[in-house]
Amino acid sequence: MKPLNSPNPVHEAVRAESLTKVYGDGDTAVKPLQELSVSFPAGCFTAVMGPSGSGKSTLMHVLAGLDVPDSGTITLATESGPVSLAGLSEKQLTLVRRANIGFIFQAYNLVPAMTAEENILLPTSLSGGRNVDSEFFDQVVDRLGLADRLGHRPFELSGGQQQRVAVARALVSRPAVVFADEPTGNLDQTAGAEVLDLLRTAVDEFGQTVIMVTHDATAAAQADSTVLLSDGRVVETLHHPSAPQLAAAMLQAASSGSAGSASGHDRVTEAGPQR
Ligand SMILES: Nc1ncnc2c1ncn2[C@@H]1O[C@H](COP(=O)(O)OP(=O)(O)OP(=O)(O)O)[C@@H](O)[C@H]1O
Repeated sequence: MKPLNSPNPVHEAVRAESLTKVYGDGDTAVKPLQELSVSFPAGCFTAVMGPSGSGKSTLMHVLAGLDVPDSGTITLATESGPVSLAGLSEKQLTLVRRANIGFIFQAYNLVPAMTAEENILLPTSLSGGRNVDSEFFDQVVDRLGLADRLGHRPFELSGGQQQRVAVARALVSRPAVVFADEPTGNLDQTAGAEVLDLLRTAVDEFGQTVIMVTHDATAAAQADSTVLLSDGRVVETLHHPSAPQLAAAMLQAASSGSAGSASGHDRVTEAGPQR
């Protein structure tokens, strides 16, 4: 894992430049990422929104080193300096991910044979058991209402409880960057609010960077900024938008499609501090 020679601006946690991803070829080719460039500031909560199929999940997987772009670069700020994911071997990438990244998957991705507690502690046990802060573990588990479910295996948990186990798993080792793909999608309003609250706390109290895909404008309004995707590109970045402003921006992105991103430059909207 070799730090880049070019200095990365201090306050950037993740930077992507000209990312392209293509599935298939010819007439059936799908391009979920089209020369997409984006930067996520460190210690901030950023939401990613966009119409279905606009490339949100693909972007998250590629940024987290779980999938590889066809072209473009991703730079991750680590304790030892900025690291370009493209320059890493599979083994180095795994180590960088374990040390720096937490991921909350849309489909939970829990290990069926393991209890909730074992699932939550899996990333830390894979790294040799380091960074297990039992007080923080208890705090996260309590906040997510999982204290009496720790001995259960995933099939004994509801979908919402499984999602909360996945959230706890991503947070307990306190990675610098947490990617969350629709973390509240399967939760009721109360459980969803707890998860958002915990992600907000991760940013405000623990200085982590959270990048969250959501379809829910109210959830996105909890974030500091929202990056809006359309057709595999960033079309707008809204700072401190309200839920109605986000809902309106989403409608516009859905109706304008690729026309909104034709210039290749995204708009930046400062919508004021209301949430
Ligand atoms: N492994 C794959 N093979 C082929 N096509 C894929 C694959 N993964 C994603 N796609 C396609 O890439 C496009 C973007 O998918 P992606 O899941 O990134 O979108 P999304 O914005 O997250 O959508 P949603 O909001 O519906 O979850 C879609 O057209 C999808 O069908």
